Amino acid sequence: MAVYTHLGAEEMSALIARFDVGTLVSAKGIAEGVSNSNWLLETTGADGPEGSGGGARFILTMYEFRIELADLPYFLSLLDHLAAKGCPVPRTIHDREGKLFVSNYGPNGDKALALIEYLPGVSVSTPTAGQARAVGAELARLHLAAADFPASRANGMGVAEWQRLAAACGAEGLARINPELAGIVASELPRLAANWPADLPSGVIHADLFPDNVLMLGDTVTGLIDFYFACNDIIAYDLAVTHVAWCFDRHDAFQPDVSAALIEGYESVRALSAKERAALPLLGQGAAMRFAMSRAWDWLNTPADALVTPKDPMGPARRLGFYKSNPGIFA
Ligand SMILES: Nc1ncnc2c1ncn2[C@@H]1O[C@H](COP(=O)(O)OP(=O)(O)OP(=O)(O)O)[C@@H](O)[C@H]1O
Ligand SMILES: N[C@@H](CCO)C(=O)O
Repeated sequence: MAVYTHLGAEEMSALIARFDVGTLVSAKGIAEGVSNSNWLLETTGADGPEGSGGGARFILTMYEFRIELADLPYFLSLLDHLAAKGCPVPRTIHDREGKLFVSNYGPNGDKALALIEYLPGVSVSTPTAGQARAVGAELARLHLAAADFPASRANGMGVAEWQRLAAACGAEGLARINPELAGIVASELPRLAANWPADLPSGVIHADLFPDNVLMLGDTVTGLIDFYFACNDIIAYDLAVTHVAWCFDRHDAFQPDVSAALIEGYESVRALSAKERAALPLLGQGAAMRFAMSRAWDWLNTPADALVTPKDPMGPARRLGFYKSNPGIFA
């Protein structure tokens, strides 16, 4: 569940009046997601010459944890940049003063809120090859469309952060999750850190394109959402992240047809260089390590009575082993 803050009807209406989106018709809290409070809003629609005048839907997000407010302009203006270039991402609705988000909100003045466009579609749980092909193509379009995005943000979930999280969990903590995990981290993390590529093309990446961050209708991508890990880093690493997230089943069994389709779809829009392709097995291992480490930390630090169930770090840890043993899958 992810509505951490209660907003009463009057308060919500006053908030919505700051935007040219008409008046509030309904507001429903959204259960999915763990980082922020999200509401699905329906309004009567904007009344200006640009407005539809008809019903309109939006997502209202209150930023609760994990997000540095200083990063919000990067995330939200990236949405506008990509949407303007035709990528299926939600536009940010600016307030009447033209601001990207509402800051200093709430009784303590410490909250920020943004309104973004609602996009149709559902997240798939068992991706097919056709869906993976479409996602690969949209990811490549995103990389091309972001090439002239002027802002830059370092990857806060890069190699140094995997090392920090591993140290914070400790060998004993990792072994408590699974003795195999402690062994994998001890042997693989130093190797990945020592061999992490420094000479691959970099640009804006989504960095977390799991199926729950993609909205689809059939084989069509209708929305790429949750850009709150977006940053500037190795472009092919983004494909590796997406590969880890899409190309294995729930038992961590590799899905060769889905993998081939994801890469084919990507390359139908942006060809990988020989160097990028050769790096994919290592980038896949790194991507798997990134999610193993963030999940391990969450596993050890989520209170037992929390409303969210932490995700299992062993899934990505096993996928790391698969990439190491099967570099030929990307050949
Ligand atoms: N633009 C949008 N259009 C339609 N639905 C959306 C949109 N943005 C978010 N949602 C819905 O809200 C849910 C939560 O959004 P999101 O993943 O951004 O939240 P979060 O708290 O940041 O999640 P996470 O736990 O993945 O960090 C999504 O699963 C989706 O159902
Ligand atoms: N998508 C991530 C959560 C956000 O880092 C995971 O599946 O672990």
